[in-house]
Amino acid sequence: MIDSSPPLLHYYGKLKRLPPQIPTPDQRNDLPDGTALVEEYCQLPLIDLSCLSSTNEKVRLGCADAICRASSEWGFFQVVNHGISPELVRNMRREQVKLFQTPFDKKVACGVLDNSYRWGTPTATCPKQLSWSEAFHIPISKVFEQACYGEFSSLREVMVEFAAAMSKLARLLAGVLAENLGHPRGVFENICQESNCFLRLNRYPACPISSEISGLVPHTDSDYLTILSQDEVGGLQLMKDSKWVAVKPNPDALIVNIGDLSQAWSNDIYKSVEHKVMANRKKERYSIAYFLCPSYDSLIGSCREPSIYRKFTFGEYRSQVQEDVKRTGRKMGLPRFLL
Ligand SMILES: C=C1C[C@]23C[C@@]1(O)CC[C@H]2[C@@]12CC[C@H](O)[C@@](C)(C(=O)O1)[C@H]2[C@@H]3C(=O)O
Ligand SMILES: O=C(O)CCC(=O)C(=O)O
Ligand SMILES: [Fe+2]
Repeated sequence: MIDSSPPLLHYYGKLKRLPPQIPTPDQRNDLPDGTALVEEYCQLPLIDLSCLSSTNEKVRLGCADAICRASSEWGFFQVVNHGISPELVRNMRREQVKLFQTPFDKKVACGVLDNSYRWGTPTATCPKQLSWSEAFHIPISKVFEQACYGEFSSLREVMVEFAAAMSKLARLLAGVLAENLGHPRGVFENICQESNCFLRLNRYPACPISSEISGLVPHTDSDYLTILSQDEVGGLQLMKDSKWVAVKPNPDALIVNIGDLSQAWSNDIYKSVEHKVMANRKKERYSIAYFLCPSYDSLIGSCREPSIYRKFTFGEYRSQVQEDVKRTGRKMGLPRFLL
């Protein structure tokens, strides 16, 4: 069996054994299926999006209100009846699995999908910065280009359809959030052109070493809004009232989370909340995230005065994040831009 998994203990450019403080197998307290035993599953707000198109105005307004309240109180919510067919999700997952099963050396070298392959955390300066995962972080502007797919010709059709469906949903939700703040629903149509957005395919290999290792280290998303499709394995946790709470997978739901740019633009009315993925000892996990992003020269202002943050462009924000990650090993994000 050719190993398609990356050697995820990339540490200062060479393989290193994790230091002893990572719990040994008998210190683990995870469930038989390898899922880490979590303190609690959170009851993430679950919103039926079909209500947004109800003929009953009270139902429509109630749904919009639930979206905005969850975006303020949780920074996260789940949506059902979102319009993305289970068949499309299944087809996208099938293609995603095929893609990641490519031998590791080939994923690194072949440059498929705009050379967007990433694995582990090359900038890690300590074990807690290790992300036991691999990803393709694909610009939507490249999703339509046949040349980006190489031998993965069947992936293109599904990816184009999936990205379009996620884009439509992201814009619908962003419009509701904008309208709630007194802006026209279409404001994000102009700010977040399709070509500026990203699709991130994630794979989290089973991690037999420990269930204490992060599949993806704690972070907030550097965008306006993220829509996440996850499989049934679980492992996503979000910060709520200063505690990590686990998100129970729901096959009918997509997860929506507010990004840093929405928090800045809404002057902290909407919250970009820290989240992470815990690795599973026995099972691999797949997820796909759609990031609603503006162009790099787009100025992120505040919809309310006095503004909490200084004005910055998305390009400035991304550069600051990458500089912080390179220098300190972790993303700082919005606190860097406080007035
Ligand atoms: C939205 C994103 C921010 C992030 C890249 C990503 O597309 C998804 C994961 C995020 C993360 C988490 C760990 C690190 O802090 C980080 C630098 C990374 O490599 O992946 C951030 C990325 C970022 O903020 O640029
Ligand atoms: O895989 C997940 O559940 C979360 C992924 C994530 O946070 C991201 O890609 O930004
Ligand atoms: Fe994220």
